[in-house]
Parts: sequence; structure tokens; C-alpha cells
Amino acid sequence: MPTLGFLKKKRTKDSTGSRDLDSPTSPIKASSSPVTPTVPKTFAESAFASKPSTTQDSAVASQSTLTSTTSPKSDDPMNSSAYSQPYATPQTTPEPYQQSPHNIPSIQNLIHPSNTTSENQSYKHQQAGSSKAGPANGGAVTPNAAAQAAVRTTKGKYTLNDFTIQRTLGTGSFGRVHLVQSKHNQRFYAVKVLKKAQVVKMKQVEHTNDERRMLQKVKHPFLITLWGTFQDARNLYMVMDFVEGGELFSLLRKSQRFPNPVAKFYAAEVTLALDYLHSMNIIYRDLKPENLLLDRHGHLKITDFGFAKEVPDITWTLCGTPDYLAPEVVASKGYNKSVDWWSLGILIFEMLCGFTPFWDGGSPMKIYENILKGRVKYPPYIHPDAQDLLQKLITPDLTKRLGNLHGGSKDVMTHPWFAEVTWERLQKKDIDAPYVPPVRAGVGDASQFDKYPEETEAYGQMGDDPHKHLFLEF
Ligand SMILES: Nc1ncnc2c1ncn2[C@@H]1O[C@H](COP(=O)(O)OP(=O)(O)OP(=O)(O)O)[C@@H](O)[C@H]1O
Repeated sequence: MPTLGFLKKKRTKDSTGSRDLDSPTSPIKASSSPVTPTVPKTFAESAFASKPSTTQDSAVASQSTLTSTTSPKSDDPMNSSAYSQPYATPQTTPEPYQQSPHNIPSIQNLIHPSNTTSENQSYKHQQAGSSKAGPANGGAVTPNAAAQAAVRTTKGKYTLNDFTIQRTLGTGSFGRVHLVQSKHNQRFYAVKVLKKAQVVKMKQVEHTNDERRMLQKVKHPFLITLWGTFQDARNLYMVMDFVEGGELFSLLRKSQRFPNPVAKFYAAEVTLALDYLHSMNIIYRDLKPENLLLDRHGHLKITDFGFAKEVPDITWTLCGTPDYLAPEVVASKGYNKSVDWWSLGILIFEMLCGFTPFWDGGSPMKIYENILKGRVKYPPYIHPDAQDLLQKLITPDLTKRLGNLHGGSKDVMTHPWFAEVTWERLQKKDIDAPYVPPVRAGVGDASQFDKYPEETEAYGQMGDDPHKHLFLEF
């Protein structure tokens, strides 16, 4: 059984980025008290079914509609039209879901696998947000919209002078993500800053360029938007939407585990995003709660496309995060989109149980051994339909893994566990999210993010740039 040591730490692609969630201090929130799990907001299984609109439903639907239909052009950091507040401030501040104490893994202070370093060479590291709705793209997104996705122009669109840099939202192996404010429209964005020298040193040039390219291509309600990229002599910059609600990882750790319908809600949104990515022959390859952000309404945004890759057939790169790796990746076999369906199984398991199925308190090597053995112990509280789905996703046999069969992602979407999900409404964010983050919309409220020491090196430096030829697309 995993321990609280497992609960505390984020898993990173390498060992350097783990953070202790025990000491979050918000610069904005008056009180930095952690979210205390209390009584769950009502979230019935029927939340997914079509239902008559109540006043509250309409309010949420109306917020969601604004989210998905606001013209991307008006959101463009370069658009200087006066900022208007399109979003209602969330009326409620529900707390995360409480689980009874006996579900909490009980031993503390074990080392999380992400603290070990031996496998680092095998992992590519990337920093990125994701993109979807570009300045030239507007309107609602439909599933499997590969044919509709136009590649947006993102190169050299902005400069540092277009933004006022504020606090750090997160850090990675090559740089950090800042909250910034556009000087043109006063809106808030997230800018990921990657140190070129570090990217080169970690042999992540191709992955970083891939990440930018994938983000430029995609447009989906559950994928982050990349507005543009630029560079100076030392750094690469990626301008993304600021997703205010923080990471699903933090909510999950504070909640210990999610009730069945809550896990189902998030799993369903991820499934739609995977369905879309796979329809574009993009494998995501880094599914985990740390890469799932919550928007102000509580809907997911997948970020960090550092491992995303366009793969029409198969690929061989060993990359990902140990707990979530499919056996075919661990065994260095060629693999395809099937790895994302395996990872979806791991994600659902972790949301329902609070720990991953192959975690073992040891090094990534121990996790890999467990993955290859393939034995999963399902706790008795897992709903039978959920267990059935998990067994069909977390299966090493690629000829049996759901999502990888003839029916593709539709096999996953029609599984009985998802029976009450109305996929079209979910796609439109027309289903209430189970948890609405307590953020003040439109004011750059970063209270849902941990606080980090700020960067001391000045950005925007000119001069020699030995790496420029490696990042021509930025
Ligand atoms: N668009 C965004 N809005 C708000 N916060 C963001 C955004 N993008 C990233 N972050 C925050 O910054 C953190 C680091 O971002 P990201 O995962 O892209 O970097 P990374 O270098 O790939 O990280 P890691 O090394 O942990 O994989 C995220 O975990 C998240 O907390």
C-alpha cells in the first residue's frame, strides 16, 4: 500500500522537479490554508444525463458557453480592445471530496519514485502548455476535428515587451511557467520559459520543437491554447492561456481519492481529448494528474505536450512518467496510441484509489518490474463497472486493450462505466463540473498554485546565441 510520501510528491519526467505540496503559500489568497476535504458537493451519477435546465444549470451552462464561444481573437494577447470581464465569478466554493480516513495510505515519509534519478537519461523532458484555439480559429470544437484543425501561425508573434511578467506558476527541468499580463488587453496568460542551454544539454531539442508543433496544431476544449512563441538569446517562450484552477493533482491529493462519479467526469473529459488527439495521429504519452489543469469552471485542460508526437503508425522512444508507462514502452517495443489508453487506465485507477497500481515505494526500476508483471490489485470499493473498464485498459495484451481495438476510442466511450455520459454535452462543457475552483476570474488569481522562488536571471538578453539554429520554429 502506498504511503503519504507518495501522496505528497509530484512525479516529473526526471528527478529534479518534485515539489512538496505540504507548504503551499499563496501570494494572493489572504489565507494560505490548504483546502480541507469536507462534504462533497452533490454530484449524482445522473449529472451526465441530459436533464432539464434549472436556474443553476443554466448559469453554469451559460458560463461554459462563454468559455467555448468567446472569440479567440478577442482573447489574443495582442488584441488591444478594452478588457471586459466575460465570466461570472463562481458563486460557490466547493471543497474537494472527502474520503473516510481509513482510505488514506497510512505510512509517511517514504521516498517518492520521482526522487530517484537512475532512469533520467531515458526520459525526455519537455515544458509546454498546450494549444488549441488560435487567434485565427474560433467557435465550438467538434470531436475528431482533425480535418478542421488549421495550423495556426504562432512563430515570433509576440515579444517580451508585450507582457508584464508576474509570479511563477510552476517549474520544470528547463525553465518555468510564469503568470503574465498582456499590456494590450490586460488579460492574463501563462508563459512557459525554457532555457535553451538546458534543453540542449538534456537532448530535448526535438521534443521541444515537437511540443510547439503539436500545440500549434491542436484545438479542443480540453487542451490548452498556445497563442504564440518567441525567443531571445537564452530562452524560448510559449504563450498559453492561463488556467486558473490549479492542477488536478493537488485536488486529488487533498481529496485523497475521488468518488466514482467525480473520477468518471474527469476521465470522460480526458477520453474526449485523447479521442481528438488520436484522430490527428497524435500520441500524448504523458497522461497524469500533474498535467491536468482545472479551468475556472472546473473543466480540464491538458497541458505539457512535451512528449506529444505525431505518429501515424508506431514509435519506439522510451518516455513518460514511470507509474504511467505501458508495458510495451517499458519493454522497448514499438508502440502506438495504445499507450495513452493504458495511461487512462492508470489515471482512472489513481483517481479512484489515490495511488497508482504499480507503485511500490522503490525506484522506477521496481515500478517497471511491476508493470511487466502486470498484476493489479483492485480495492473492494472500486465500482464493478469501473473495475471492468480498468481491466480492459490496463491489459498488456494489445489485441485486447480497449481503445486499441477495431472500435477505437468509441469502445471506451461506450463502456458501461461511461453509460450515463452524454458526450456531446460534455464536449460543449454543458455538464456541471464536480468541483469549481475558488478563483476570482479575470484578475490573475493564482491562489490555486504553489509559490516558488522567483527567477533571478533577467529575460530578454541579446548577444551570442549558439543554439538559434536549433529552434527556428520559435
Ligand atoms: N497554461 C497554464 N496555466 C497555469 N499553469 C500552468 C500552465 N502551464 C503550466 N502551468 C503550471 O506550470 C507547471 C509546469 O508546467 P509544465 O508541466 O508544462 O512544465 P514541465 O517543465 O514540463 O514540468 P515537468 O518537468 O514537471 O514535467 C504545471 O505543472 C502547472 O502547475
